[in-house]
Amino acid sequence: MTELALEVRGLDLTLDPDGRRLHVVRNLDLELRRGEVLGLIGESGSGKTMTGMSLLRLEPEGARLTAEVMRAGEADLLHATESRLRALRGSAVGMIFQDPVGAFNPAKRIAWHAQKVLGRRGITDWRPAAERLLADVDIADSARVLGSYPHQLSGGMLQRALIALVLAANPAVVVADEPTTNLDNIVERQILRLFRRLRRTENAAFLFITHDMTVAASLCDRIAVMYAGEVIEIGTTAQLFENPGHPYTMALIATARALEGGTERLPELPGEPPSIAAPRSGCAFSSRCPRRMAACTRAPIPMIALEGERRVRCLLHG
Ligand SMILES: Nc1ncnc2c1ncn2[C@@H]1O[C@H](COP(=O)(O)OP(=O)(O)OP(=O)(O)O)[C@@H](O)[C@H]1O
Repeated sequence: MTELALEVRGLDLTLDPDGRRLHVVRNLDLELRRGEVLGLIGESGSGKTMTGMSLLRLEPEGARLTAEVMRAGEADLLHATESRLRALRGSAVGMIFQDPVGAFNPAKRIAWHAQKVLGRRGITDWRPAAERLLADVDIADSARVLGSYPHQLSGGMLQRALIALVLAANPAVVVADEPTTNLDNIVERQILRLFRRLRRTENAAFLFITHDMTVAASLCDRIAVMYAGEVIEIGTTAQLFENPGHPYTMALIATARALEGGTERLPELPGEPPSIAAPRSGCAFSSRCPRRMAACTRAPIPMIALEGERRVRCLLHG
């Protein structure tokens, strides 16, 4: 069995809505080990969701996706046919969305969904297995939940049920895209606690997409920071927080600290949000960067290796 749960090298995704070429994911490399949680963080429009959708090969129609390697466990996501991809969605890569409602058939009870997922794994005596799955996500009254239609459950309960069903398929990778954004604070904390526990007990690796640095810090082993379609820094959570290497990461952390400290006026990044229109030269953050140098806009900035597995796309380091 491959050591890596996820290996992505050189992922590029371009869209062409009404003739404007948008380069939404650029030369992206990601590796995840089993049992690891990698946070993918960045502001709105930085390409986080498109990265997650690419891993499921659910890129928008008309999109152009290229990569050198895209594997989840043993599965080759890059060269799979559409029918193979349909089988791999869920079984190799699972997805937990911001809004769990869309993941369920509204006309069917939770039991129907559980039976379907477990049936695919050849489990015919599905009820005891479904009850165990729900217990694993801290649902005590499994009989009630299994007998409910999706609209009869609260957002938090439905998100738990979705997490249970996604994990039931035993995927190598779970992409969780802002899974707590629509939940109130108490339920959000409960779900984050659940993720922290599941990562120790499950075989899967998690790609946890969030725009919230504090949430990422509380859950993730490593964090990848995205800006305008590129990963601009990646490292362990401790490395990023104690010694951020990219001025954009520094700004994100300053904002997170200010929020934690109850500051009312947040430090604001000067300048316009980035453009993802292709082509561009140099660092997309340079127009807002307090440490900009002449070389920053001349040519694409390479990923620079720092200590351990830390990488930074910034000329301050090379
Ligand atoms: N179907 C589409 N057609 C055209 N552009 C799209 C489409 N889907 C996404 N985009 C663009 O791709 C870019 C990346 O979007 P993406 O949803 O991945 O960002 P994000 O980082 O997940 O943001 P958010 O935190 O707001 O979800 C955005 O500029 C978005 O407008």
